[in-house]
Amino acid sequence: MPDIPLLSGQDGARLPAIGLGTYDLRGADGVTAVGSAIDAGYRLLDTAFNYDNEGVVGRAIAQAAVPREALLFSTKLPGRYHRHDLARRAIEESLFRSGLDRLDLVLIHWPNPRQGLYAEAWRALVEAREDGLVSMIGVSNFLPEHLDRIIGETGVTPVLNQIEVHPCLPQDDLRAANAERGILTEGWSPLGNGTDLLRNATVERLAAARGVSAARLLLAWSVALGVIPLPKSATPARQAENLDVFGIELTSDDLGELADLATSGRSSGLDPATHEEF
Ligand SMILES: NC(=O)C1=CN([C@@H]2O[C@H](COP(=O)(O)OP(=O)(O)OC[C@H]3O[C@@H](n4cnc5c(N)ncnc54)[C@H](OP(=O)(O)O)[C@@H]3O)[C@@H](O)[C@H]2O)C=CC1
Repeated sequence: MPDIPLLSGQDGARLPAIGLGTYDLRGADGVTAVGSAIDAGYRLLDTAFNYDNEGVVGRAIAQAAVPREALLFSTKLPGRYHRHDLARRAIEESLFRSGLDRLDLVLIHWPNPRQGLYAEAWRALVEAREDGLVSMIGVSNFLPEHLDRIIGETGVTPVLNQIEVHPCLPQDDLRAANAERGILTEGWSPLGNGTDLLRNATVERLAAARGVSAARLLLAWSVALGVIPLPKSATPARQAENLDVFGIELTSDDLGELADLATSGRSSGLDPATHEEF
């Protein structure tokens, strides 16, 4: 089993340098898939209220041979629960659905800037942490102005900001903005959602030159940038492959070639400045 490095964040937080994406892992097959990922060595499990699979991840944790305290259950608060009282209710609902007595990490899923309630939601997360329902709190898809507003209003800095990151969208400015504020960056869709990026000619050539798969090359790139990637796979062999990335050294020439892919943009098409998710 690979030794996964830990990254240090706010308030002494220690987070694994890679986690499992669980979008679309549902039902009994989902429990089996999350279970095989835990067996392979994943310790950080990324779910969301809106993925409708907090129970799947919770059940896999309950069935795991690994002690509960070694695993990090990370979920996200949806936009329709941003109002202060509703945010607390969503956290209680996530606890109920997961079957856990504590959520290790809760993120605000999207800032929804036109809705404009994300600072209320943040206050509710701060209080939930004070009350012991949640151990760590963070955000997702936040831009610098959203970060500054919640930090300014509460004095509490998110442990991490989970954003779309892959070579087509390296997010240099946003990653730097996170780092300046002492916030770790988690990367969603690190494989570009499993579509074109895995077949990109540059990615394939650099991967072949090292004798690794395109997926491992992409994840090694995330790790080299200090981003915590969250690859999703339902397949045990791929889950194991995706963890085996910590010995892959990329040269500055490799990083330069991958930087040239940055023009292609978002695989999701979702821009946090305009996207609203409920
Ligand atoms: N905060 C947010 O707003 C968002 C967060 N996320 C999070 O990020 C996670 C990852 O992003 P996601 O969009 O799922 O996409 P990924 O970039 O992780 O790609 C997943 C796809 O790649 C395939 N795949 C995985 N490993 C390999 C491999 N080694 N070789 C070939 N194909 C592979 C998977 O197929 P298979 O399963 O069949 O192996 C799946 O189709 C999500 O699951 C979710 O947890 C995602 C979107 C938004």
